[in-house]
Amino acid sequence: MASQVLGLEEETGPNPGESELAVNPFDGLPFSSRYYELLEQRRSLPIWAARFIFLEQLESSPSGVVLVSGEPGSGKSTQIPQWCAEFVLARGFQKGRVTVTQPYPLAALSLALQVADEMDLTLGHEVGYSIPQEDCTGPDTLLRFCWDRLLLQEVASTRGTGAWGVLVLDEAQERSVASDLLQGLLRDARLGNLPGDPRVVVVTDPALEPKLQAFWGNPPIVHVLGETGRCPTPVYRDTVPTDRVEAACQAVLELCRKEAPGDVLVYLPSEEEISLCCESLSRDGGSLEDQGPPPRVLPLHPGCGQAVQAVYEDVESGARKVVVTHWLADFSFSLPSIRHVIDSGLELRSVYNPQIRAESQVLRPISKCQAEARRLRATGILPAPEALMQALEDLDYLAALDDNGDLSDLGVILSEFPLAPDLAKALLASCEFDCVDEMLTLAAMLTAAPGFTRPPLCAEEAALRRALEHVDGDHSSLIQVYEAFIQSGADKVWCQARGLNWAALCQAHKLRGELLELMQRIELPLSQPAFGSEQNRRDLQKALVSGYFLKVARDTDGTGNYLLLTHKHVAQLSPYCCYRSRRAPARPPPWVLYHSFSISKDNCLSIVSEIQPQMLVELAPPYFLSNLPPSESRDFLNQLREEMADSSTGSESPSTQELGDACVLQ
Ligand SMILES: Nc1ncnc2c1ncn2[C@@H]1O[C@H](COP(=O)(O)OP(=O)(O)OP(=O)(O)O)[C@@H](O)[C@H]1O
Repeated sequence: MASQVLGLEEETGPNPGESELAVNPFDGLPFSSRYYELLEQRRSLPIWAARFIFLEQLESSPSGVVLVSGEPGSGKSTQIPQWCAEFVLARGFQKGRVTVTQPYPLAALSLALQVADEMDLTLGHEVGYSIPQEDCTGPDTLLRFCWDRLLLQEVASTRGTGAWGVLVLDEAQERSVASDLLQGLLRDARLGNLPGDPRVVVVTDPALEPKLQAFWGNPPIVHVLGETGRCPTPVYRDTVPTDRVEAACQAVLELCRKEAPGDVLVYLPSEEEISLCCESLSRDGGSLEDQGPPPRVLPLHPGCGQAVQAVYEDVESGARKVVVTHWLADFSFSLPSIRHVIDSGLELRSVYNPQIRAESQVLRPISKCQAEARRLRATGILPAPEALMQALEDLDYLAALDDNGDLSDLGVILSEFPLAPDLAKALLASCEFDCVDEMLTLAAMLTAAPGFTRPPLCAEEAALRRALEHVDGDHSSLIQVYEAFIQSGADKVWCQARGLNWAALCQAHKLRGELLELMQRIELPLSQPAFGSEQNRRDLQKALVSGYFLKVARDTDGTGNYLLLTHKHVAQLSPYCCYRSRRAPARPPPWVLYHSFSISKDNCLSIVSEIQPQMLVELAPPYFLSNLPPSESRDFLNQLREEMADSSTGSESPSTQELGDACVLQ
């Protein structure tokens, strides 16, 4: 028996009646009554029957790899990590601890909370999590839930396979790039050749089992049987109001009025619509008094932080739960109480468009298959080879690659940052242009709280929002919002009055701290705050252009139609852009740099700031400008480059000095 092989008890803790003094082997403290309560629930999960066979396979797998395949909700994500913890405990922690990857940070956080509770251990001590805004682990952490991209980054950074005895790659069917890469690296490294006899557990939905089985060369497989009859019932409609949020709200209220029992899951494409839907349902829920307590409306998206656990909690009043979510719930959240699914049939996804060289928010209909997968939560996409080539080209423009196509020294430093390469480059450039303090804030805001979360609801809110706008553009506005937030003492009410997402701003604060720590660790030079000064304004623009020269657009005729420089694509400024909400000047800025481009929302450029073309010529690599597709703007820039080179020949003008500065990072 596996338990004998491992020297483990039949179960980590016996039933309460069997031994009142049973202690938790992980912290040496007696088990609480909650532990036993949860143990009862765990024992009823379909996966429980596979516990012994799993431990046996983990012990004896010749390749060190075990594949676990089972239906959503069968208990894989919550139970397998605990059994792996028992495995490393039985080995006396001599051969490393347990790391579990998740494709979404919020899922890693949520699982850590749940598993710590189930194991009767303290979060942040024995059980922890690592996600971009937070590292909640300590020296005693034996079981760590980690966003897969962070683990990949650790692996790349240490140039090893990492410090773990058992690695669980959960939700492999999601085919996240990081998870696929980790599997590729581990297979090539051959576990048997690695010190410490490490184990890898790959957990997947049955749909991907055959592929993974072939990929790993027929490892032992643990099959978990699913429960039948637990699938929610989707409600499809042909004719709905054009306003999706209104349509979803109406459908929820109708269900409540009909008193159809069970919780409701609503899918809307964007976080903005999720927030609006939740607000509207909370407002209108009062009209359902005759039908018992008003429903408990819960948003579920990456901005929710630890509040996400509310989707699993029972509502004391017995009220119905209405969980409003998007793609996040397709894969990572098993909500067994759901009986009704209201699906808008659309999703808003960040998609890298290699033609436009931009990460775009694309609103697209989901397929019938995908709608089915929303119930069974099993899909995956792979990046197209074309997109990979473009990504390499962009890394090359950012000077992150050397002549052999490997990471350059600069590329190695960029890869240390949990940021997109353009943003990491801008942050690194800020060391050179003495504006690290401001750029740190901006990097954190662009990552955790990009832009305002929703349009202002009333004139008062709009006026308070406008007061936070900065004359230099959206980037400086973000810095201003952050500084005002900190001055308010991170006040929730202050945020609510302005329609700002308090949780996202708190995350930005944490992330800023993490980035600062990282910069100090790798001994990058820091600079004093100088936001608002003329010099700082120019420095900040230079740092931004150094990273974002690939995302520049030009309005050639003052109509507000911007031509992307890297592609003949026309886009407009987003309605929330500060240049659009201003009464004057009427003419939009001719040259702008943008953070993101969304095809879905009327071709909108979001987070936009004006730049001067001279700066672009100074800071973008010359071969990037030469490689631009033919356009009036390309000719203009190349002519400007020649003029600037001529005028600086032989003279020590400020622009020669600046040109010299720019070359350091190129
Ligand atoms: N973070 C959490 N907090 C509270 N309960 C949870 C949490 N995650 C899962 N559960 C509950 O634990 C049970 C088992 O879910 P689990 O996620 O382990 O299944 P799974 O087989 O991994 O499903 P999936 O493939 O969807 O992740 C379910 O009843 C689920 O509702």
